[in-house]
Amino acid sequence: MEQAMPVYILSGFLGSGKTTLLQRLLDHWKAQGLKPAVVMNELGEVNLDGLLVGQSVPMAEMLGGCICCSIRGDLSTELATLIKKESPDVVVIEATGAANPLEIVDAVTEISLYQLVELKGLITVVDAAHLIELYRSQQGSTYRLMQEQIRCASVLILNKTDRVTPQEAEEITVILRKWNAYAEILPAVRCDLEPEALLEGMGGIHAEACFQADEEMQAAHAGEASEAGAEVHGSHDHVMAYTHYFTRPVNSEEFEQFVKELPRDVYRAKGIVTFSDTSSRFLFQYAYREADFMKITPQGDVPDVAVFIGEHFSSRELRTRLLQLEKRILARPAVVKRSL
Ligand SMILES: Nc1nc2c(ncn2[C@@H]2O[C@H](COP(=O)(O)OP(=O)(O)OP(=O)(O)O)[C@@H](O)[C@H]2O)c(=O)[nH]1
Repeated sequence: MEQAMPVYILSGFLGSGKTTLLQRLLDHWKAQGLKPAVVMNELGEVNLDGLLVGQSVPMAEMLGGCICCSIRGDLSTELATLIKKESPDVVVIEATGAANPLEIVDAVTEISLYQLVELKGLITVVDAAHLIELYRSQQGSTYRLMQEQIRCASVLILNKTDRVTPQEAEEITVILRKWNAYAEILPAVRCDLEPEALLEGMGGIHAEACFQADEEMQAAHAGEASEAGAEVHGSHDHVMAYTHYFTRPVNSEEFEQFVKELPRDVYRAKGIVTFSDTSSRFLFQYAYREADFMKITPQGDVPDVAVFIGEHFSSRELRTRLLQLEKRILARPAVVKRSL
């Protein structure tokens, strides 16, 4: 009998470490001689994570919206087309960090009605430092969304444990267990764990816990909306993205300073920039107040671009500041190249 195509869903809040884990899983499968494929969903207009995955892995890109709501209908089509065209051995769906996992589980299950697809599990990556801060304040849509992603997980990766104390890591483990009684909890730094252990420890989808989480979320939203006199929307209509295309290089130190001073409401940013004072281009990442710059030589024609994701921030202000950085370069004499 023909074997069902294993499908994994990668969930977790913005910047928690999903792509970091995805790279590890892909390396693991490739080393086993398997052909993995990826469905990558991004809120922004560009797929920067795709650059990290590399061209050897077949990928369906779903950009500029979230598969759990605005472009949900497309997921079934994209997945079915990818499977038909590439005949992979395994497929991973990387959701946007703002996605409601239940909707994605629903969409994949829908496909399994007419295609031999087996949803193996939902892996949720948790940013330890971010979660503990939200838990302590106990409010906001982000907190509830994280809670939902945790409740629906078949396995939980407690990532970024390097950013919390051992006591805090223990405290978070207790919280995770309270919210999800079934999933194995795997602590990690940069999702560095044994892929075998992760994939084998997966106990399928716990639909009941997931539906309960969804109902609680809907109730919380209904409460919020009636307080505000507004309509009830999806779980993350508070999340917004701004994409900035650079027209010229910027100074590296000024850009680093700009990233450092990003408003707190911007909780995720990533992009590719060319600096006027360095010899290579850089991929920059910013997640929960931590920035990271990596030299990169993108294949093909990749523009200089940055995507900012957060809640209620002013895109106009960001745009003005970035334009100022670009303009300042024009007014400056040539500088000595910095070696980063
Ligand atoms: N300090 C620390 N940084 C980490 C860890 N894991 C990942 N990062 C960094 O966090 C940033 C975000 O990681 P990603 O893997 O891109 O996160 P993501 O969940 O795919 O992000 P989105 O796709 O935007 O939702 C990157 O700069 C990573 O290098 C960790 O364990 N500790």
